[in-house]
Parts: sequence; structure tokens; C-alpha cells
Amino acid sequence: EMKRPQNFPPGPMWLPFIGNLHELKKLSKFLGGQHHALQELAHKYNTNVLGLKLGSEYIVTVFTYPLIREVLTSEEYQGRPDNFFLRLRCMGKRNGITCTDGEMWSNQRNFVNRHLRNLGFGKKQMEEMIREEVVEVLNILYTDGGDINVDKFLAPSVLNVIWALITGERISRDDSQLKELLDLFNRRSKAFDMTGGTLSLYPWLRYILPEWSGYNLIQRVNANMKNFFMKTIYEHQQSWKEGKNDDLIYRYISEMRANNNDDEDFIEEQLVMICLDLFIGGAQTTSGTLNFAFLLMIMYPDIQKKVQNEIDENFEKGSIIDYSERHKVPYVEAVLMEIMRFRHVIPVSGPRRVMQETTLDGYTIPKDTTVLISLYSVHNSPEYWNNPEIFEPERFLDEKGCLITNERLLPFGLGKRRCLAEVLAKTCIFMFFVEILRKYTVCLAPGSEPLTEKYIPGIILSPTRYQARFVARTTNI
Ligand code: HEM
Repeated sequence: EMKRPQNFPPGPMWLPFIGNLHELKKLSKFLGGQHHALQELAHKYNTNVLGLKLGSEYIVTVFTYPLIREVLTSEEYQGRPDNFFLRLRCMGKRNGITCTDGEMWSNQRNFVNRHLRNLGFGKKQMEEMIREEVVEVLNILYTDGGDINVDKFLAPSVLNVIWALITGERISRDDSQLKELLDLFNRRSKAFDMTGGTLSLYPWLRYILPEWSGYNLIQRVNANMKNFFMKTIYEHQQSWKEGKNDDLIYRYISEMRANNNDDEDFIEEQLVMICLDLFIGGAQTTSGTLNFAFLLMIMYPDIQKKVQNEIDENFEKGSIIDYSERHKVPYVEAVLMEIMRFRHVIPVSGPRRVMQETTLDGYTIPKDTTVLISLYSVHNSPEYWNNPEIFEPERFLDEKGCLITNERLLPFGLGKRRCLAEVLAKTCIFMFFVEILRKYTVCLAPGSEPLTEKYIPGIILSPTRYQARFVARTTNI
């Protein structure tokens, strides 16, 4: 049907059957990303709440800080859509954390939160795990030197930190299964966008165009990951003993057995999906942010120099830097905040499902509408930021050089569904960034593609490929 629900947010007219799908796709391609296309449509219809229809789904996108804050902190927006795409992501079920809602979601999320904290989240233990990965990376740079694709180089390390929290082990970066998994992740995040793309709207496409629609790809990712985790979970089941709680899987098994395996919520299928949620949620976001970080240091060598000077002046040579000492380097912190504002890896977050009909900015939002959140609109509004299109870490410092926080910087979201691993991500990014720049200066490798401000759109934004060269510094080895 083409009729808009009463008082539905404004937006382009709906075509029969496809709604605005074609228009949005075309515009996203033309403007280089879905976040730009959505912003453009919001301008055109002069609205901060944009109403679209993609296939048979109502999609509302929310812009500007006050409205986004309202959405993120209100109970009725805490759902996740239950569409074909999300079901596919969860192997046909509704399990885990990222794709569920209601009481089961909150039980699983709280369990994982509590145990990640006990496993050292935000504490020394976690830093030690991260440091182990940093040391490996520094050793490779030291012995192999040469030119490096930052993303490919750092992604295995980040994955290993998450892997270690879940399974208590690390995997060699040369492991072929790990390499395949990373490659599949990469392709998956580029094959889809936050609406799930064409496939979620036309599930029947999987029968006639399984490759083109991304259906085969996502099936491959699922099968691979499931095998990966099931093997580990099986091994944990075999070696579990009363009181054995040193990683997330053991803790989950303890919970299942404490319930005599008859709690519907705490089952192996949930555990597999939780592992997957943590992998998918954490791996590319964190390494993608680092990828942008080093790219921006190449593009702004003066800022890189200032970062290095501040590190040199505040940490003794050869010392180990703790994340808890970050207050000693406010400029570095400001640079990292500005990186997340300027090149946020999730410019459109969500998707959310409206759990009961509600109103937003005077418009009616029907039950089960899918809601997208333009974090991009918050991070780039000239109303909140001076010249948002300029990369300027100083915006997070006062005249005395002290860090100023800004509630409008929301890289990890807000409210009950905010990122559950913010501390882990921030610690990881800080430690890799600081320890690498302490010992190396990064520049563009000769023969690399010239740098552009362009990036590759997808569920997760990433820079266009570049090769970096890490040159050993003589001052602070
Ligand atoms: C720079 C790195 C990261 C960024 C920018 C980021 C950002 C976000 C944002 C904005 C959300 C909220 C989505 C929403 O509002 O619906 C989110 C949720 C989530 N994040 Fe992160 N994240 C990062 C790292 C991580 C890491 C390292 C992990 C896991 C180890 C992780 C796991 C998750 C999960 C499981 C959710 C879903 C929470 C839920 O639905 O209840 N993220 N993340």
C-alpha cells in the first residue's frame, strides 16, 4: 500500500512495492554513503524525523542531538527489528544480545556485562591482554618493518583481545581460519547497510540471486563462525569443573549447569550467538577506528608530532604506559576523541524497533517501525561544532590545555542499549595508538594509492585502502 500512516514523518513519495528503496540506493551511491543520503533527504523535506518505506518496512531516521537523545533514552525504542535480515544474522533464531529485545535480551546482556567486568574489563587484567597484543605488533614492526595495510595488520590483534576474553586463549595471527574469518567479516560489512540492504526487503532474492544479494556470503560467515565457536565451546564443556570461571564460556557453562540446563534462556545456542555478537560488534569497529586514526596522523603530520611530543614528555623511556595514566596526555585524548567525531565508524546506528506506538517531534511513529539513528548528524552539525568539517583536536581542550568532555560526542551511543564494551574499545585504541606512535612515525608508503578524504561505505565505515610506512623514531626507543 502506498498510503502513509496518519501523521507519519515527512519524506519522499512511496513507489508501489519498492517504496523508496531505489531512490535511497541511488542517492547513497551518488553521495558516497547512506548517512549522506539520509541527511540530504532530511534537508530536502526540511525535517529532523525522516519517514521512508523500504519494501514493506516503515523506516524512520532521526537527526539532531535532542531527538536522538530522546530516542536512545526512551523505553519504547529499545527493541530490535525482527526481519529476515536479522533472523539470517542469527541463524534463523532470535538469540544473543545484539538482535534481541525484551526480558531475554536484558538477562543475557546483564550476564555478559557482569562477567566481562569480573574478567577484568576496565582493569589491569584486560590491559595485560591488550599489552600482549601490542608487544606482538611492535615486534613485527621491528623485525619486518616495511609497508603495511593498517587494517589488515591490526585487525587480528583486536580480534585476539576479544577472543581471549571469551575463550581464555589467543589465536596465532597466521591461523588460516582466523584469516578467513576476518576476510568474511570484511566482506559482510560492505555487502550490507543498516537496513540490511535489498536482501532484507526481498528475501525471495536468495532463491534467484544468492551471490549478488549477499545471501551466500552471510551463510558462509555464519557457518564458519558457528564451527569456530562450537569447537571451543565443546572443549570447554569437556574441561569444565565446578568453580572454573576464567573466561566467558566457562562462566556461561557454570550458569547453564547451575540451572540444571533447564532454564530456557541459558542454553548453548545463546552462548554461540553471544560469542558472535561480541565478535561482530567489536572487531571491525575497533580496528576500523585505529585505521582511521593512523590515516589521519599521516594526513596531519603536525598533529602526529604533537602527539609524540606529549607522550615523550610525560612518560619515561622504556616504561609501561597504563590506561589509567591517560590524564597525563590530554592532547592525545583530544586527538582520539576528534578521530571518533570526525570519522565515526558507525555513522548510522541502530536499527531499533518501536515497541509501542509513540510520538516524536510531533509525528506519529507506528508500532514496529524500524528506527535508524544518524549519529553523523550529531557529530557534524555546525550548530554544535565550529567548522565540523575540519579535523581539530583542540576543540576538546580548554585554554589551559585540559580535556573538555562534550555530551554531543556519542560514538558508543547512549542509554540501555549503548555499547557494552566501551571501556575495552577505548583502552584498546589508546594503547595501540600511543605505543605505536611512541616508537614509530607513520607516513604514506611510497607507491601507495594517493590519500583521499573518501571512504568505503557499508554497515561500518572504513577508509579507502592505503599502505602505511612505520619509520622507527630515534628519540624514544
Ligand atoms: C570503537 C569501537 C566501537 C564503537 C564505535 C561501538 C559503537 C557501538 C554503538 C553506537 C552501539 C549501539 C547500537 C544501538 O544504539 O543500537 C554498540 C552496541 C554494541 N556493541 Fe559496540 N562499539 C565499539 C566496540 C565494541 C566492542 C569492542 C565490542 C565487543 C567486544 C562491542 C559490542 C557491542 C554489542 C554486543 C552491542 C549491542 C548492544 C545491545 O544491542 O544491547 N562494541 N556499539
